[in-house]
Amino acid sequence: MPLQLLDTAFPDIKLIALRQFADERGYFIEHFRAQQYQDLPGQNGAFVQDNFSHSKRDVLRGLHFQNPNGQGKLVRAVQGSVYDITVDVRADSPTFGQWQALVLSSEEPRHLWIPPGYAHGFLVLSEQALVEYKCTDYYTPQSEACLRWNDPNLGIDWPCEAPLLSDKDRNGQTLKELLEAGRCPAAN
Ligand SMILES: Cc1cn([C@H]2C[C@H](O)[C@@H](COP(=O)(O)OP(=O)(O)O[C@H]3O[C@H](C)C(=O)[C@H](O)[C@H]3O)O2)c(=O)[nH]c1=O
Repeated sequence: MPLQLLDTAFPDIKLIALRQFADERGYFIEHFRAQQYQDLPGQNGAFVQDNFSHSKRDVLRGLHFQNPNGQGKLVRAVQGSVYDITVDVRADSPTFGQWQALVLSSEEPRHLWIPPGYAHGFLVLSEQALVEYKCTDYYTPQSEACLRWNDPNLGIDWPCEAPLLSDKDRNGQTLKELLEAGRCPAAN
């Protein structure tokens, strides 16, 4: 059965509805089938790394991207709900600096496909959240960039004024600083 790709504000970022089989025991979801996830918009290769993070309410993780070694990400909120942000950081993109917010919740099982070229992060809306995501390239710390969550030039509308951040994220760079430092990828 082919994937059901749902459009978002960016043409190459897609929501993918997952089928949930509920019964008196609970539910079953076929979470990933490699042959279906081979030709997503902007996909730069097979999924090679799975990540998993657990966070409390008001935790904000991000906004991160890698360049080089850009990672496509297939993100799901396995438990709880998150306010998920993607920002176009491709220097020559007509939507450079634009962002979108989507709520990912375990109540509505969906994957969010994010090709390389976007900074990604999320704010936890529920008491806690388990987020699982597959990546199309390996974590390469030396190529990771951190875009400041509250960059005034982006004007991201976060539903929390004082999120809980890592030191790294608290000290993220503005998109202007990242662009001037040559850290933003090209659109291809
Ligand atoms: C991302 C990553 C991290 N780590 C180590 C490095 C640190 O010692 C520790 C926590 O890393 P970090 O604070 O960067 O974790 P998050 O803030 O959840 O990072 C993620 O935040 C947003 C939501 C993303 O989309 C990125 O994929 C990812 O960067 O795990 C690893 O060993 N492998 C990895 O792939």
